[in-house]
Amino acid sequence: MDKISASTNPVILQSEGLLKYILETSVYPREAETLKELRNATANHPLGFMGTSPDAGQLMALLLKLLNAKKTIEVGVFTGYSLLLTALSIPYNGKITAVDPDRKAYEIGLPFIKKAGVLHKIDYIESPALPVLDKLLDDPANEGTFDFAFVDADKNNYWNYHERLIKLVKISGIVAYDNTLWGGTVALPEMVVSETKREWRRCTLDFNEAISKDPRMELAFVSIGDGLTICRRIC
Ligand SMILES: C[S@@+](CC[C@H](N)C(=O)[O-])C[C@H]1O[C@@H](n2cnc3c(N)ncnc32)[C@H](O)[C@@H]1O
Ligand SMILES: O=c1cc(-c2ccc(O)cc2)oc2c(O)c(O)ccc12
Repeated sequence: MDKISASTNPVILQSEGLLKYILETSVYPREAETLKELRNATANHPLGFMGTSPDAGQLMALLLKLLNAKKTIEVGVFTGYSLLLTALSIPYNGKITAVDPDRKAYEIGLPFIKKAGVLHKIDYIESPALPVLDKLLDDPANEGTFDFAFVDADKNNYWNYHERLIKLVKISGIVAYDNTLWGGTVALPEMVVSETKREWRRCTLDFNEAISKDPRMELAFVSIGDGLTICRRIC
């Protein structure tokens, strides 16, 4: 029986029952077995709440297939839930550049990635993402070549990632940002937000405002999971 974990955030929906209904009706029954196993293997990790929520993951998988994405990049892998669902959603010859400094967390998910038969699609880079993105941009041949990018990492760098990813994704390509509702705190007065969440709430507010004014993208701010902002490069 699937359990609702803290990685799926009932704050956004304001109803644990509604989230449970969505997950049990349409998400868990269609979730690949290896993804379910990876999610369960992550559940006991002290930071298990950080995994991408399965309902947001389902939307990402749909987007990847609608785009016919072949070349993608992921910033923030953790144990690999979003990485495995991406790998399962792109074709056999698709490629994912996956960047995260925490290789130990990646190794928790690795057996399930191998079991799913998709390891050959993944180029895992153990590193903070900014130097990796800058290195990619050192070669102009990489510009405009990615179909899809997913960012789920240090929230203070989202705008830095955006400035780089907008050059790396092709026109009509997608960049999706996780946690743009930051547990619902973006709509709360700062004084009622716990100290631990305040700094990244401020980063998220700044990012949300900046991206909403970016003329290079169309976007949808989707209240799924912890908030998913989906941007499509238009020029
Ligand atoms: C929320 S977790 C990612 C969850 C993942 N998408 C999933 O589905 O399980 C955030 C990850 O960002 C990584 N991270 C933190 N700083 C980073 C950086 N500068 N560059 C890349 N990844 C970073 C952390 O190591 C952590 O694994
Ligand atoms: O509570 C968190 C914290 C993070 C987080 C912490 C440190 C980093 O360098 C990156 C990310 O990410 C989270 C997340 O993605 C989520 O969905 C829920 C909670 C948190």
